[in-house]
Amino acid sequence: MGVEIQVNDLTKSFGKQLIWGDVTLTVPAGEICVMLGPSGTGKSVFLKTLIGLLKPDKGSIIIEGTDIASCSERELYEIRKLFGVLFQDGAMFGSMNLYDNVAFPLREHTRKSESEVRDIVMEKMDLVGLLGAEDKLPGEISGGMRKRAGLARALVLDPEIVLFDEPDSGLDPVRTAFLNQLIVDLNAQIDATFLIVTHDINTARTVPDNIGLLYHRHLAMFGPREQLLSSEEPVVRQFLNAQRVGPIGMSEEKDADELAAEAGQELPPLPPIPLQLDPSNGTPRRSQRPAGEWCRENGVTPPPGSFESSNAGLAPGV
Ligand SMILES: Nc1ncnc2c1ncn2[C@@H]1O[C@H](COP(=O)(O)OP(=O)(O)OP(=O)(O)O)[C@@H](O)[C@H]1O
Repeated sequence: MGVEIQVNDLTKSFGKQLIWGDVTLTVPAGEICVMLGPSGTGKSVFLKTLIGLLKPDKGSIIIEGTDIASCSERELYEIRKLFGVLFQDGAMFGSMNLYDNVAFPLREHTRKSESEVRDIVMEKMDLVGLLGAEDKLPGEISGGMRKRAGLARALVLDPEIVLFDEPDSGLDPVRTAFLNQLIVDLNAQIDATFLIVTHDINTARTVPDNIGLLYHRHLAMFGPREQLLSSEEPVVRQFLNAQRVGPIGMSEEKDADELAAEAGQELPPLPPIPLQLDPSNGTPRRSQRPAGEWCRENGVTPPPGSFESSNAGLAPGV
C-alpha cells in the first residue's frame, strides 16, 4: 500500500552552512516522486535525513504518526524497517556473491529459515531480471546489473517506502530507460511509496507522479508532474528543460551582470509534456492520473503537442 511521508518546515545546516531551510512537502502514499536540483543543493542530505541518518536542525518528518526528527533510537529502528534504499553504487559487499548480498538483510533482521530466505531472494532476483546471476560477484557484472542487484536487496524486507539515490548515475541512456521501466513496473506491483533523487531530466519528465526541485537552499517547487512541466517559474523552467538561459549558473546562481546580459533574450517555448511511462503490461498504476488531468483541472493550457504518443519525452538539448 505504501505510506505517506509528511515533511514540515525542515531545515538542515552543517555548522554555519545552511543546506536547505523550511522544506515542506508531502510524499503521497504509493506515488512516485522525483527530487531534482543542481549539484550540491542537498538532495542526498535530504534522503539521509528522511531515514534518520542525519538529524535536521528544525522541523518534522512524520511517518505513520512518528516524527523521525525527534523520535527515540528504538522508534527509529522500527520505522527504518519500512524503508528500502537503493544506494548510488548499489553498495554491494564485494566479497559476497549476489545471492548472499541480497539475502543479507533477511539474515540480519529476520529469523527466517534458509529455505524461506532462498524463496524470497529468488523471487526478488526474478523481479529485477537477475535470475541465473546469483553466483556472480559484484565486480564481475555491469553497473546496470549491480543497480538491479541493489534494488533486489532493497526489496527483500517488503518495504513500504523505497528511496533511490541517483539510480541512473553511471548508466548509459539505454540502461537508464530499462531501469526506469523497471521502477515503474515495480511500483505497479508492490504499490510502495517511491522517492527518486536524480539528475536525469528525461527520467524526471516521464517517470514520476510528482516532482520537487531543490535550489538555492530551499524547495523551489513541489507538485504534480504536469504542474512543474507547464510552469513558467524561471528556475523550474530552466532546470526541467535543461536550458542555459535563466537564473541558474555554472556554480549555482548567476550574478547580476550575467543576468543583465541575458535580458531581452527570448526564451525558447516550453516543450510538449510527454506521456507518463506506463507499466509494461499497459495497466495504469493505482496512483497514476490520466494524461492532462492536472492541466484540465487547473485551467492550464499545456504546451502544443503535449501528451501525444509520438512525443518521446526528451527535453530539447537532452
Ligand atoms: N556529513 C556532512 N558534513 C558536512 N557537510 C556535508 C555532509 N554531507 C553533505 N555535506 C554538504 O552538503 C552539501 C550538499 O551535499 P549533497 O551530497 O546532499 O548534494 P547533492 O544535491 O546530492 O549533490 P550531487 O547532485 O552532486 O550528488 C554539500 O555542500 C556537501 O559538502
